[in-house]
Amino acid sequence: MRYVSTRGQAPVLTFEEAMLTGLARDGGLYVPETVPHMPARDIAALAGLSYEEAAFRIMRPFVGDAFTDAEFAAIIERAYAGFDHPARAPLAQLGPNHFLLELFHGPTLAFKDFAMQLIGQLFQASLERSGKRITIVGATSGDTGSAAIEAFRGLDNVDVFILFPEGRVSDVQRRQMTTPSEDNVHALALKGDFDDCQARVKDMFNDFAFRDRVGLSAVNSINWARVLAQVVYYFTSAVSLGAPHRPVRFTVPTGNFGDIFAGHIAQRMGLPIEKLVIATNQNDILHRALTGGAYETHGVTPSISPSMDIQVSSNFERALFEAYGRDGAAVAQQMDALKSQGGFTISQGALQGLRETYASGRASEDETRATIRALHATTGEVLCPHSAVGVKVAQDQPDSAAPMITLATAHAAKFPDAVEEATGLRPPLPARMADLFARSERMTGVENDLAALETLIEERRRA
Ligand SMILES: Cc1ncc(COP(=O)(O)O)c(C=O)c1O
Ligand SMILES: N[C@@H](CCOP(=O)(O)O)C(=O)O
Repeated sequence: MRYVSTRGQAPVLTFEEAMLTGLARDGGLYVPETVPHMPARDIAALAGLSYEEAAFRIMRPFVGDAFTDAEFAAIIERAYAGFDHPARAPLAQLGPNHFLLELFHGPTLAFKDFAMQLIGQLFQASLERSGKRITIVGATSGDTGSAAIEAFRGLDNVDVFILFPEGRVSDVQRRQMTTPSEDNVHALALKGDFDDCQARVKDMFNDFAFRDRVGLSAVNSINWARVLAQVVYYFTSAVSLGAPHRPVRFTVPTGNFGDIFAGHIAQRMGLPIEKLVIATNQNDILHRALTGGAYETHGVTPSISPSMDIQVSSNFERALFEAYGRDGAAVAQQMDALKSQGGFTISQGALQGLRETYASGRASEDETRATIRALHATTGEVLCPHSAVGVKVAQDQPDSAAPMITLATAHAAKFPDAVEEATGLRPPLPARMADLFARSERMTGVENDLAALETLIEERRRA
């Protein structure tokens, strides 16, 4: 299995190389050269397997010979051992044809744990073999950062630096990042928004001298392995509702587009997905792009679903690469326009292709609160604001016989203020993190300045 860049100019890599490399050296994102097909009988055979067994069968073809079967199976077992729910990703029923895929039973209470716990294990296995050291620099709007810190804290051969937008993550999210005491972990509060954090991380990858000096690696969905891990729960949930004999639909609360792109990969592998619905909050660039054809950044507006406060949606580049028939030069041109002019127009052909796969919708702040309130009153389910954006957009979709599965991407307890405002109920943290607000915090305030950030990272990382 080989991996190519969405901009067509970077070296072709193996799975392990792509995982450790992060951003391609032409600024693009790695994707598999071909997507392996899973025949209907193999999809049907996933029914009744444990999450770990299904994960092995679904991901194995992407990994090539990087790990033996036994190594890869053991990595998967370790990755999901710390989840609170035996099913890992259970389904709850919200209505006659509407289901909620609960992705918040991992160690940091968000869907990011599914991928981060896996890549934590993959990185460790690979680094133990090579004896290399790496420096991870990640950008977060709240959940990726805590999941990454949880997966990599205390490792001797890894230093982790997480940039988060100062004052724009919830108190729980911030404390999950600032309370770990291990000296390989650094939480950096940046004066700016998530787009600034992500742009600085990509700038660091494009500074080859810095990148090579510190052994830079990515844990954002820049990293293909992050996307791959998220393909699994599309299969497990769809199969439990009758796939491959019955098609399904998914609505995905979307920001950086990694999660929903994983759904597209599942579809390309052969899972019968009728539609993938992009659900956005008021930062609705993806909804505007899909409905109007213009991808234009308007600046990030803080919302009650802060993890989706994103305008430069990194993985949309992977979707464009597919929509443009894998034309790396066309993608590079659009990404240059995004950087220099703040936007671009999607060609009619590409837009049509995107609309065949994706639909979209937007939920306002009031609609999000009303959805949390209504769902709690009618079903007892307490949604986080991101999941509520998904449920609202799913409810707005045209009728179909195919069941709708909405992804619940975080636990309500990560956003207690928004949930309390909507329901009057303050969701408690699980017992294992009940003392989160008693722990002392450690973070560094930083300017949105590439040179200053690189200096800080070089000074703090353990050589
Ligand atoms: C809770 C939550 N929901 C939804 C999203 C959006 O996911 P993606 O960036 O993969 O589109 C994020 C962040 O990425 C998140 O943290
Ligand atoms: N919402 C994310 C943003 C980063 O997304 P990623 O999938 O690229 O890591 C977060 O919580 O940080």
